[in-house]
Amino acid sequence: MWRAARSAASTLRRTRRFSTAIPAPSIVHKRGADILHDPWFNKDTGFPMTERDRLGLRGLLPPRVISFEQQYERFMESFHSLEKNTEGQPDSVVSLAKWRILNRLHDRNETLYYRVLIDNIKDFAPIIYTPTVGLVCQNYSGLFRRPRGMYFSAKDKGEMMSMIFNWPSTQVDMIVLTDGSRILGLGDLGVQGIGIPIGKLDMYVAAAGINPQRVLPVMLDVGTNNQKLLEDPLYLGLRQPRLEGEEYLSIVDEFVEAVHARWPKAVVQFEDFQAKWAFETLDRYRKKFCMFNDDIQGTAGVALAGLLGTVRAQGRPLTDFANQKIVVVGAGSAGLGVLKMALQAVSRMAGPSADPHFFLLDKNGLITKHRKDIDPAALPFAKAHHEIEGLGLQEGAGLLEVVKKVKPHVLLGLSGVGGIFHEEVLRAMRESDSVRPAIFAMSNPTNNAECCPVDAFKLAGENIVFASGSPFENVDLGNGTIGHVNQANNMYLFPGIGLGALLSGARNISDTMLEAAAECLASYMSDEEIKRGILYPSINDIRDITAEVGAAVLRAAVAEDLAEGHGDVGARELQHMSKEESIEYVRSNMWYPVYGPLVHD
Ligand SMILES: NC(=O)c1ccc[n+]([C@@H]2O[C@H](COP(=O)([O-])OP(=O)(O)OC[C@H]3O[C@@H](n4cnc5c(N)ncnc54)[C@H](O)[C@@H]3O)[C@@H](O)[C@H]2O)c1
Ligand SMILES: O=C(O)C[C@H](O)C(=O)O
Ligand SMILES: [Mg+2]
Repeated sequence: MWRAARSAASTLRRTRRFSTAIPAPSIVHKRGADILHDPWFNKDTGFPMTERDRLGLRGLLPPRVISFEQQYERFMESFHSLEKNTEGQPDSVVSLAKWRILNRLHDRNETLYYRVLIDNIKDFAPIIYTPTVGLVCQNYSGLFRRPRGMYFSAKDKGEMMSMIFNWPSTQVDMIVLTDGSRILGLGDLGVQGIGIPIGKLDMYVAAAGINPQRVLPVMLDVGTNNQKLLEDPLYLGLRQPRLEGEEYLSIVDEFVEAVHARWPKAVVQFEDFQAKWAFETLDRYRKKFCMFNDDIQGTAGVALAGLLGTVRAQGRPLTDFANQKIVVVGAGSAGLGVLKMALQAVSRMAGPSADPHFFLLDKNGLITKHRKDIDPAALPFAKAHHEIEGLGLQEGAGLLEVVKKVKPHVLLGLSGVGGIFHEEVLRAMRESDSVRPAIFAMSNPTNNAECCPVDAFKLAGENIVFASGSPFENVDLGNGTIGHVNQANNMYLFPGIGLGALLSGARNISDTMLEAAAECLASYMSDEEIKRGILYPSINDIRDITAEVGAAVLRAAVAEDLAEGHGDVGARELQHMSKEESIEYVRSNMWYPVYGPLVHD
């Protein structure tokens, strides 16, 4: 016992000593204006006199040195006055103005930017991430001032191996990659979709403490099928229809090879690819290197954690999940990802012969085995005739009919169609067989949500559990009661999945690692919170939940023998970490924004 404790303590000391967190730079090779124009080193008016003297900054700045705290206050004051000055203006104008002020800070002073982001994550996530990031993508060509990330286009075929060395950082840990073909629920936005990898990586820095010098947002521009963009003279992407088939895959292959030639251990997150390429690329690469598809796998884990929470909210044991009737609207990358993971969970609980009560609809209604040209990925969830004849349902049945006849415990939308849970559908949820029906309107951004929470609580009943993909305010139900709005967004998992994979040095990201992430999120909430309909932690706690998820993913990688270690911490040391030590190891590797000294004493 004593020996075990002592060995655990010494492992912890070793992990602390071998912490691979990169401290703020202690030396800089640049001088003068080059430092001021480098957002990583820039401290604006915060450079102390010694640094001004020794780095050739004297005379390039006003004489007074302003502290980090004062700079912070000054930025927040400007932000609040912008809020005041834009009061009453249309939401899109206000949101873009807020995005611009944050983006300017991002371009100028990364340390201050990430500190204000981390400290004000609840207010700023909706600007740099969903939903405003969607608006930014829609307007990207007009908003463009400075590039961020890398752009590989179909015209770069044969050049990518050398292009990758144009990226200035020597080390890259996290890459978020899109081809812009399905940006949130906004469709094909071509090169303008780069806003999504940028926003996701901002969340990586804020939530997972990934060092911002080691992230790389990437756009693979293979053309666009968005006619409006093709005709827009200001459009910044390739003006050609999207590549298809082998031509398309050869571009992705070339990029992936180039990345791994330079940074073999970088984790790659595929994001917002249209369903066919989302599934195909996941299949193609997931056993070959450390990658995952956030829309399929990250979303699935967040949804599963929420669904398990709804079982607890009904006062039922978790194993009752196998009996829940779940209607999923949307059979794309996200909807199918959720059902696949839910099926695995049911099989774990009730054995492989379990018969889950899932109903899947797409734009042509209820999917049954009679569907012509059925997507093979949807087949395991397609209903057989005998399963639905008793309910009076058939192939292609509409949403309202399905809800009325099935009386589901959960209605979950990942269709990208705003308002599809209309009044009658929501009213029909009153007849649900659950004492606490759940409505998940997970599509993004805000206007694409299947319904808004005010309507859901009003029409489906005040006892529901509600979640949406984009943020909404809680609903005041009167008499001091609050209808809690959960944000069922993959942001609760992807930072921890990426961080855990990175710090374990996982060869690839297995289903077990993803299940560990989902289970960790599911068990994070207390019974008392769950009873109040609160399924996910506050976004203010996102660093904490990400550390836990990251450690759970790391431990799963170790248990499966996929962990090769990271930096100075080898596979053997990872194997000897207790749960607490793994959490401490993950935490101690999170980057935190402070001004580091730029010259030696
Ligand atoms: N909350 C989250 O974390 C999260 C994660 C991933 C995706 N999403 C959102 O989910 C939505 C879908 O994403 P995806 O990647 O699955 O897209 P997708 O294009 O792959 O799939 C969309 C699916 O919706 C179906 N659909 C379209 N119109 C419909 C209708 N009227 N009725 C029923 N089904 C209909 C389509 O047939 C298709 O099966 C997007 O809005 C996206 O923003 C949210
Ligand atoms: O980006 C988000 O907010 C979640 C998700 O990845 C989506 O595609 O909608
Ligand atoms: Mg996405």
